[in-house]
Amino acid sequence: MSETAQRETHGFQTEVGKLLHLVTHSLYSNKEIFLRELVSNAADAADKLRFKALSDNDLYENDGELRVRISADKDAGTLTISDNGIGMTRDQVIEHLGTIAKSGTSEFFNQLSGDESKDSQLIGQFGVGFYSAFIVADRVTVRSRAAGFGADAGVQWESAGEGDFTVEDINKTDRGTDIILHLRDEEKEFLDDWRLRQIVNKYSDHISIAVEMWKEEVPEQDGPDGEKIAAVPASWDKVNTAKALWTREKSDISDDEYGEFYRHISHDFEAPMTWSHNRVEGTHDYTSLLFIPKRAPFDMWNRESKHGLKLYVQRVFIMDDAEQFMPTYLRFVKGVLDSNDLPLNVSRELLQDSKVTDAMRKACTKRVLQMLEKLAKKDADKYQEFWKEFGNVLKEGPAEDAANKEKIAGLLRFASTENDTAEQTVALADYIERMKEGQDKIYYVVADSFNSAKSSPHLEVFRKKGVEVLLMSERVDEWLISHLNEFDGKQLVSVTRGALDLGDLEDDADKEAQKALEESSEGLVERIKTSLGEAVKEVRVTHRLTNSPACIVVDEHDMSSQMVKLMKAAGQPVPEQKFILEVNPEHDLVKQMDALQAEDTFAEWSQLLLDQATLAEQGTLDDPASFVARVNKLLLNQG
Ligand SMILES: Nc1ncnc2c1ncn2[C@@H]1O[C@H](COP(=O)(O)OP(=O)(O)OP(=O)(O)O)[C@@H](O)[C@H]1O
Repeated sequence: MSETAQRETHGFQTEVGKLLHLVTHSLYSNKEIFLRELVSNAADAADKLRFKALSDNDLYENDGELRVRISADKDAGTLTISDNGIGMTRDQVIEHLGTIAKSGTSEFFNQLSGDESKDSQLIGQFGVGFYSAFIVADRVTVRSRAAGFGADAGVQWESAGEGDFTVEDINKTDRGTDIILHLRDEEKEFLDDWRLRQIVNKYSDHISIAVEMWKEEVPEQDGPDGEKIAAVPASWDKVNTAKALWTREKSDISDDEYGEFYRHISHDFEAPMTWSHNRVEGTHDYTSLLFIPKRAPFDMWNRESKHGLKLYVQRVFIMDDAEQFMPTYLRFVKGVLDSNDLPLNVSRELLQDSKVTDAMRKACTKRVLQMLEKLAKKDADKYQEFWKEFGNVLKEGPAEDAANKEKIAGLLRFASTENDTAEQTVALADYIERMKEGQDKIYYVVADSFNSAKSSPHLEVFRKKGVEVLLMSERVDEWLISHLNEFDGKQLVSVTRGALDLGDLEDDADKEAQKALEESSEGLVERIKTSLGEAVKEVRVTHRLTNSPACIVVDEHDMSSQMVKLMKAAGQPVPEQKFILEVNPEHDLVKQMDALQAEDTFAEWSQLLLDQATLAEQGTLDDPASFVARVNKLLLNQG
């Protein structure tokens, strides 16, 4: 086949075009990372070949020493990163170097603001990979030949990073991929041997294959005592440690090395928040290295997004995103698992029902929870940063992982009436420590927004007595709380549900007064009940209000109004909801109402009371126009 057969020009996918624009305009402050990204890809290509060769050893073509080589040509102004990994076919080149395969990519690009410094942060979370070549190059040539194909199956890809690229068939005898960067004039520093070695040491030391650079011959020399020191011939020289990082002793690995390794496996630009590295021997034999990122990935809430650990068996890479080892509520965890128990030919299906998988999943889950506990204990500020990014994911935990419910509950943070701010900083343990004498329950309210939780009339009696209430207003909170009934032996109780039981928080005098009020208000309650009829489940004298005239309460076993809203939003059928109306006979408005003679006016007032209470609780009414009309009518009557 001729050298330039089948030359075609293709346009980049729109998102690639946007990414390239950002890469060349925003990533200037840290140009050298392009080498890390390309070496990282080369190492991945070696991993993939090793995995495929497990079932087809011929793929090695008698060249099983996998490595990446970096060479600079000062005359041509080019830097070449060359690997003997899996390589790419023509179709793969077009697909992998012309499109972005990640789910949620177009949503991600829609989020970008146009502010280059902000966007460069986001782009770091997204990962630029191969396209980072264009930070320093104004033209990139890729020559590749996939393992298992003949030399004539080579392909050359070329682009100036502006809108399109060309592909053509070439002859390439050696397997793998060469990335040739035609450096911009101002980036010629990346041709310097010392500079390149420094970058490899900084970013790629942990890469498990050898990263080699050409070392010129060292001529024969005279030693200090006149003896001859033999010449060292020119050769490829290994510049990194080339040992899988997780197989090394913890004490020999620096934080920077862990950080770089994390960047390699996660494609994150930032350092991790914390990590845990463990070798386990005994019934099961494996090593895990688990990282908590600093920032949530752009696609954390995308259902199809990939997550999970990188799985190795006896140091051989098996698969990315092995989600079997992490529960969904810990989907933000990145890391590596290297098992000595699983067979090398393990597949996703085999992992699904394997006892070894189960045991490792349990242990890894525990490790992550311990790591978070430790972080919370040692560095509360850092834990708070973690909570801001991942708290809402962790809140899925109690529903998903009953076995670790208590541990997860200990890691949760809430807003509360203690400081009345929306910041979620209160741990259940803090709450318990502050509990009043005689208090044996943890009280909470769930509402649509922080403000409506904070101003809920149901809190009045708690505020009066100085009893703390947790304020919940995230979408996931109702789901969380329906799976979390107690913590540390203390029941979690909604302040908007059922009869209020303050237990020993009330003294005998309180109880007597309440009873007396209930008795003296029997007539009033009966009258309201009659006028509201079927609109309510029950009417009773409140226990919880001090400043408001009335509130609505959900019956003990009925669905909460938040849950009803969630289910309605999800298109699920929900039963008609009726509330209990609690009235405060000591409120002036209710007193005034009690004194009304005309039954029809009294009925209007009762309806108004119910509407008000519903509005305060739910933020909406079924028939707001009638409510407004009723208010106006009653206001005019007052006049
Ligand atoms: N040296 C290489 N050898 C073989 N395939 C490669 C090589 N470099 C890139 N690829 C292919 O191109 C794809 C895209 O690479 P790119 O670096 O853009 O993304 P990535 O590595 O998948 O993820 P990220 O963008 O997060 O770094 C890779 O997934 C891989 O299939």
